Amino acid sequence: MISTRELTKDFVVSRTETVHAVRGISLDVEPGELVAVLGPNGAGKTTTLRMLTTLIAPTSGTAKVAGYDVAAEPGRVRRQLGYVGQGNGAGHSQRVADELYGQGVIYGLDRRAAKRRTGELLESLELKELAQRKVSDLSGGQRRRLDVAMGLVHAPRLLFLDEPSTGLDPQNRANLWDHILRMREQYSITIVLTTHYLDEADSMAERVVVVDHGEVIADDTADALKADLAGDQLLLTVAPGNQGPLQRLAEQLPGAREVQADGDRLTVRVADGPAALPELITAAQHNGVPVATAQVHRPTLDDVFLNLTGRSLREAESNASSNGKAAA
Ligand SMILES: Nc1ncnc2c1ncn2[C@@H]1O[C@H](COP(=O)(O)OP(=O)(O)OP(=O)(O)O)[C@@H](O)[C@H]1O
Repeated sequence: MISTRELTKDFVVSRTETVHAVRGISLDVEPGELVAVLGPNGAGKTTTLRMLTTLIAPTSGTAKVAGYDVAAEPGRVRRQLGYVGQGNGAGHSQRVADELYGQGVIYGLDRRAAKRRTGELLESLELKELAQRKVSDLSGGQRRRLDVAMGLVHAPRLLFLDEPSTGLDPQNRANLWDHILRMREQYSITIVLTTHYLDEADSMAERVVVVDHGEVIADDTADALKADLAGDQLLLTVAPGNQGPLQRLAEQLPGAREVQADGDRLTVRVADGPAALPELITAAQHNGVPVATAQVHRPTLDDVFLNLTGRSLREAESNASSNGKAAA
């Protein structure tokens, strides 16, 4: 459904500054896949989506979407896809049903087809009750559902969603996801989305593509990415003066790696955390080492990112958001 080779985008900002937003991304997405593109602010996610949706031209490399080349046949590509950008696409003063209908007509549906499709999507995305409301009166979650409907009005085979759930509260996020997954079942669409939410990428997508500094640094199922880290982390705290003895005991655990003591904290990576933790605590008791707290930390996608880049995605995110978002 999507095939890119060495896809690259440079933005020439001034005579002395060029931003290498996307640096040679090669990616294949099969029909029916649900792929999450994950990465910190400024990683190149939106730029990649904008090239795939023909909104901007690649600097070099190639991309085929639904069988058509984005540079040579942008019109054909556009007809095959729906794109829900970060901002709200819908106009403010229009009514919900009119907005959807109008979008259908813009995409070349005849009046009857546009009306039928509008009815169908209002129903599927639970917008029927809101059909006569002005778009500006919708809540954030309702508005995002309308955005998804707008992206689907011309029955595309492929849907791109740029951070669909950013800014929604957990309940609205879950609700939007229910709808996205239902749309996918109902219309057998391929979905590529970007997200900042690690848990979302982890639980919803079958495949996670991790992007950093314009490059794909990992591409696999969330489970496989986490399994590559090979193991769980034990995190224990001890009373002052006991970290040395506990460290020695931790080092004796079968397959123990990355044993690190920091103040009263000790961390160690083991293959099977739930089995190793009682073993370590028993050894500590036998040796008179008082353990204050103990937990098993199973790998998350943040650990995967940390392992790949040496930075935590959460930290990268919070730094970026406190500095303001990168221009898109
Ligand atoms: N039109 C533009 N002109 C100049 N630089 C740009 C332009 N669009 C994007 N960039 C830069 O390209 C880089 C990649 O931006 P992009 O928006 O693709 O990142 P992103 O991963 O989608 O980030 P976010 O999560 O904030 O949306 C950033 O450094 C950004 O500032």
